[in-house]
Order: sequence, then C-alpha cells, then structure tokens
Amino acid sequence: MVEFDDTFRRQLRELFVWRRDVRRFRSDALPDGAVERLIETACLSPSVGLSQPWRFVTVDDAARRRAVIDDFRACNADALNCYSGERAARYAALKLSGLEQAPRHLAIFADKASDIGHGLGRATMPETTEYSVVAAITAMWLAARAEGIGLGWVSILNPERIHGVLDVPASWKFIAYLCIGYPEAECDQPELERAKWEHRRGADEFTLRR
Ligand SMILES: Cc1cc2c(cc1C)N(C[C@H](O)[C@H](O)[C@H](O)COP(=O)(O)O)c1[nH]c(=O)[nH]c(=O)c1N2
Repeated sequence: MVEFDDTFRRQLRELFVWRRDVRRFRSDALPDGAVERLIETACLSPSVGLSQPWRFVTVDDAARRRAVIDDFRACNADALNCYSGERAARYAALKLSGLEQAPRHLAIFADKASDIGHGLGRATMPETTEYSVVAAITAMWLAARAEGIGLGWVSILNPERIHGVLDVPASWKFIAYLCIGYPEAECDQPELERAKWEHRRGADEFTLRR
C-alpha cells in the first residue's frame, strides 16, 4: 500500500503546471535507456479492456528522419495557406516542431487489429483504442518532464506518408510523432500563449452542469 502526502500532491500539481510541449531542444543526447524507460512508464497507462494498443517506433535512421522532416515542411506550408492576413503572419512566425534538433524521434501508433483485451469496451466505441494510446502519451509526457526531458507532439504530418516512411503493419493507425530531448528552457506557460496565438482558459469555460 502506497500513500501520497500533501508534499507529493503539491509537487504533482507543479508537474502538471510545468509540463510543456517542447519545440526547442538542446543538441546533447539523452542517456542510454531514457526513451525506453519513458516507454515502460507509458505502458502502465489505462487502456480499454487492458488491450495495450500502443505501438512505439523509435526513428533513428537518418533517411527516415529526413523524410519525416520533409513531410512536416510540406504539411506546414499547406497549413499556412489556410490562413490569411495577420493570422497567416502569426502562423508563419510560430515554431511548430523541433524535428531538426531533437536527438530522438518516436512515432506512436494504435494497433486496430490486436485481439489483446478480447474486444472488451470496444464494441460500441472502437475509437477507445486510439483514446488508450493518447492516455499513454500523456503519461509519457509527464514522466519525461519529471526527469527534465522535453517532449513535443508533432501532428502537422500526413499519416499515410508517415506510415509508408516507417514501414509499419497496415493495421497500425498513426497517432503521434514525438520529438524528445533536453529542452533549451523550462517555462510554466504554453509557447502558443507566449506567441499570442491562443490563451489558456479556465475550467469553468468548459464545464456544464446538468
Ligand atoms: C494531439 C496534439 C497535437 C499537437 C499538439 C498537442 C496535442 C495534444 N501540439 C502541442 C500543443 O500546441 C500544446 O500542447 C498546447 O499549445 C499547450 O501547450 P503546452 O503543452 O501546455 O506547453 C503541437 N505543437 C506543435 O508545435 N506542433 C504540432 O503539430 C502539435 N500537435
């Protein structure tokens, strides 16, 4: 039996406050085993029917990494074209990935064909497979921050192209591409807020009472 005291709860709250989406990385490598440890922690996450549908692909091959970076550039240029005027100028000024600098790349998929969990909880909501993988990513994000490791989620990518670049099974659905490394700086405010793209709103704005 483990008990968590007030000191731990305060620190846990600080962890949530200081977790960031990191796009600016130092170039020094992470210690051996660091990413593997984060994956192990992620695997402690809840999953529908205990299906553990997360699949991790460490991307170290230079040509594959380059192909992902090229895809990001193409997708980001397309995204910029969706904005006009001042919003376009603001978008163009944002840094939306640390793919070039991050020492580690990690792609994460959901295995839609796995029979682990025997389908429990998925019959009416098959999308709970993907939800489970996102839950694992959140755990990994927090565990990384607790170790002073930065993690940045890149979704400005074409899932089909990433699937091809990484040559993974057809039943795996692309969920996330993560940049991992030591952050250049720590901050308690989202970068998009600092860039005046959007601001964090209070829980009241998102809570209905019925
Ligand atoms: C599913 C998903 C997808 C993305 C993101 C997040 C999530 C949850 N985020 C990070 C996002 O911008 C960031 O979480 C918010 O701006 C809040 O900042 P903090 O995470 O609190 O630092 C993100 N950031 C970025 O620079 N490029 C991206 O492609 C994405 N994609």
